[in-house]
Amino acid sequence: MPGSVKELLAAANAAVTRITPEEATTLVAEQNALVVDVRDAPEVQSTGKVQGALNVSRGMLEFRADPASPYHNEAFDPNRPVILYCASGGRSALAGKTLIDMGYKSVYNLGAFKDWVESGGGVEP
Ligand SMILES: O=S(=O)([O-])[S-]
Repeated sequence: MPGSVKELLAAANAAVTRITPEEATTLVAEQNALVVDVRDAPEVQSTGKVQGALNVSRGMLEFRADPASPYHNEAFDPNRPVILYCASGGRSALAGKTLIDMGYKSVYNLGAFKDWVESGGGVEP
């Protein structure tokens, strides 16, 4: 059983498929994938977020993602593909593993927000 953050990340990265900005764009266009920014609000405020992304800090993810939770966000559906990203790809990997453990069928890690920006992806406040 993993214990250190290194082991947790290795398990998460093995479970959650890593995708490129181009692949993310295709998943949104063709499969209506939900893009989730799991950074904390102050980070999002200082950089903006991926166009169309929902900001759900990692601390609230389970509550927003579980349809049985009073805090559920209706954008989350276990059958809808979900693409996660954060500052460097660590939190999004761990968050992705959590969604898989919660029964989400298609979960992807876009990795670092800056990679999206450098690829020319759209950004909004
Ligand atoms: O969690 S992180 O990769 O953004 S530091």
